[in-house]
Amino acid sequence: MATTTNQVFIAVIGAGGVGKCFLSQLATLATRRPTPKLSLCYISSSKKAVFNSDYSIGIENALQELASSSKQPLSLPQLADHLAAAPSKAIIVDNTSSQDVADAYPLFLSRGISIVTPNKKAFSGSYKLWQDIFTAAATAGSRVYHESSVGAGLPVISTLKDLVDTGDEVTKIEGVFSGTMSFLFNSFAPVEGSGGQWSAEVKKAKELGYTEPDPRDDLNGLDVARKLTILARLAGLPVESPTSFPVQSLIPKELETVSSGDEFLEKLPGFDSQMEETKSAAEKQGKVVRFVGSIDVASKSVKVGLEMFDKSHPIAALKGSDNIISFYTKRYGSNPLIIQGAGAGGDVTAMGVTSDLIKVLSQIA
Ligand SMILES: NC(=O)C1=CN([C@@H]2O[C@H](COP(=O)(O)OP(=O)(O)OC[C@H]3O[C@@H](n4cnc5c(N)ncnc54)[C@H](OP(=O)(O)O)[C@@H]3O)[C@@H](O)[C@H]2O)C=CC1
Ligand SMILES: N[C@@H](CC=O)C(=O)O
Ligand code: NA
Repeated sequence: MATTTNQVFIAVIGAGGVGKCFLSQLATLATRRPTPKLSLCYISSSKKAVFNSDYSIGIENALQELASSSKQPLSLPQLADHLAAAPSKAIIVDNTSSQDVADAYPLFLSRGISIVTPNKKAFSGSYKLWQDIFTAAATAGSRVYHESSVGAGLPVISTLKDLVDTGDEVTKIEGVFSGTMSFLFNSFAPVEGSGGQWSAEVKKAKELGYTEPDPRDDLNGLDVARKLTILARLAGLPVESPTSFPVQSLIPKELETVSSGDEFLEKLPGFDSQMEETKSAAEKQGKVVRFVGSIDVASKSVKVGLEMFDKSHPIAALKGSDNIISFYTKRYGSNPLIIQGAGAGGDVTAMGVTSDLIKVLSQIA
């Protein structure tokens, strides 16, 4: 195969809502920026994969090829070997929510393969995995970026890193960190009007591509807890895991043991009255309820759950899947640096992944 030194090989793991949007943005990037030449060399879902000895797959037809492929995905060590043997540098784009893929990041990075991803699992798993990832990258000179793991494409992680790297002291981070929860409460308990039925809004959030593959991972608060774990670690708190602080779950007790996400969604309408009670309790005080999180750096406390807000509060007035994230720092004083905008959805999430890819390209190519 003819290669140029100015060529980078891209392996895409996961071609769901975010993965499909990423491929479309990759096609645009490859056209707009001919150098380095971007070659898609691997694409997989959980059951199928496309790869060949030429390390070359047409980006435009990749999804059709994947759908009709009879090849199984490579195991993660095999994928590391395949990419380490590529004629030039390789980058993995992990568009899954898989813990197994996340656990293999130290292996990939130690083989010189860079990673960009919206997957939260690697950065919010054990603190040891976090350390192993950044040690492997520093040792091998590979890069790892994960902007879309918090606030989708919103510049949350890059902003926090910039604050810390320039010597500011972050004292508190608070806000709405879930596109799904934002959408649910904005439509179920709006500031004006009566709002929809809780379970129907949950189904809509899934159809809109806002939820995790299993929406229970949003409703149990763990998705927000993962994001706060990532931000707390970046702000200097070595949080052990997303279950090492208080997290409120919105899963009805009676549904905690159902076996699948589909069965959960089927049964959820039977428990709408529970969320109606929460909504009425806030209404009686002239307020609305919202799902929020906060990190207090000085007291080392992190928490996730429901809170009531006056209808005039910026958190109450959010629209759609918007996140709002306030950084309180020594430099910014009592007026926080605030980031607001869509916090879920395929295109906006893929934007964060593609812009991370551009950063990695500028550093390795
Ligand atoms: N959707 C959003 O708004 C946002 C999503 N994210 C994150 O982006 C990631 C992707 O989300 P989304 O696209 O919505 O999820 P989807 O469920 O739509 O897609 C997930 C994809 O990953 C594939 N997959 C799962 N496990 C593996 C595996 N072990 N190997 C290969 N492929 C695998 C699935 O394959 P199959 O189809 O065969 O099951 C599917 O193609 C998640 O980590 C999510 O947390 C982050 C910010 C916002
Ligand atoms: N399910 C998540 C997706 C983005 O991280 C959310 O709703 O925020
Ligand atoms: Na982000």
